[in-house]
Amino acid sequence: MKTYSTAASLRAALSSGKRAGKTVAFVPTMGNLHDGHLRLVQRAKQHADIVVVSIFVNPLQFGANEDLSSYPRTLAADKEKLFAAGAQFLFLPHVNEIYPEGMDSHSKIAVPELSDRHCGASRPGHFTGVATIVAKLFNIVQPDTAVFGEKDFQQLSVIRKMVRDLCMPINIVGVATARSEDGLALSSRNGYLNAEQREIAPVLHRVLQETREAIACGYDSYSKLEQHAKISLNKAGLESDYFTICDASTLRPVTADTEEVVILAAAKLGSTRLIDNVTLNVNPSADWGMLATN
Ligand SMILES: Nc1ncnc2c1ncn2[C@@H]1O[C@H](COP(=O)(O)OP(=O)(O)OP(=O)(O)O)[C@@H](O)[C@H]1O
Ligand SMILES: CC(C)(CO)[C@@H](O)C(=O)[O-]
Ligand code: BAL
Repeated sequence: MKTYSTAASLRAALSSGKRAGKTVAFVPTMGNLHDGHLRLVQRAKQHADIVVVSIFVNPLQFGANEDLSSYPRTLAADKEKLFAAGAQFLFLPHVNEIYPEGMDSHSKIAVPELSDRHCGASRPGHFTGVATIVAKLFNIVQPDTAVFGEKDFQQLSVIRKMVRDLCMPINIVGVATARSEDGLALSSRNGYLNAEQREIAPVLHRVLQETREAIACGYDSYSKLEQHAKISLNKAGLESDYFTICDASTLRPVTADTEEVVILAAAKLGSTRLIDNVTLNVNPSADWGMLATN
């Protein structure tokens, strides 16, 4: 696996393969890699001849009081995992390579409306930071395919919309959330949890599943389900940020036309913010009726 820290050197390294007709799949990350990330790499390998992974903790997507400085940086272990997983190229830019004139004057990509709800309401500017870095990385790597996790469901929706709106010629692939045996979604931020918090954390997924089951059984008072779920989370010691039942394609309230529901949740355990989601197919034309999809 070869590592590059400048856009020019990575592009030059990729150019001969591209000229030879090889396809490129790209997996952007912020490092501290776990099995969820490695599944993205495995999926990327199925889609292209060359897999490029980036590790960049993007300051533009962090709020002033967030964990930019404490975000786990584990480069040596990350490199070993990527090599073992079969990634051929690692892009590891310094912040000055990405924002040479600073972040304030840097051009931004905004995906309005979709970015303002749910996580975006709690983290103002976050998705503009994500869309901007992802667009820039796309321009540097120029992949055929890019792979993202469904754990960050709203992020995936924002990226799909950006790609559609701006006619970016990139196939976006979403990968199901990798979980621990107790259901907790793998996340770099799980490392912030102490032993007691780690015991409580799987409640987030459990409450999501219970809500999904209630919907699958035909319970359609969604606001009551949301309220009940928040109470359950708070009772377990999680501080609910939002818990919302939405149309998976719009991230707006469910309508009669909704084919897939997503239940999105964010909650704090101490100072650690966890997110998770589950989906449910409610397409009445499907022969098998309602089907849990994750
Ligand atoms: N459990 C998971 N299953 C599948 N994909 C995941 C999982 N966790 C993260 N990803 C995906 O990996 C990519 C990089 O995410 P990132 O580096 O932020 O990891 P993370 O573990 O989500 O960290 P964070 O704690 O910052 O949310 C994103 O596309 C994200 O959706
Ligand atoms: C997509 C991403 C790498 C952009 O910084 C980040 O938001 C992440 O790791 O999910
Ligand atoms: N995986 C999402 C990146 C973030 O929380 O900033």
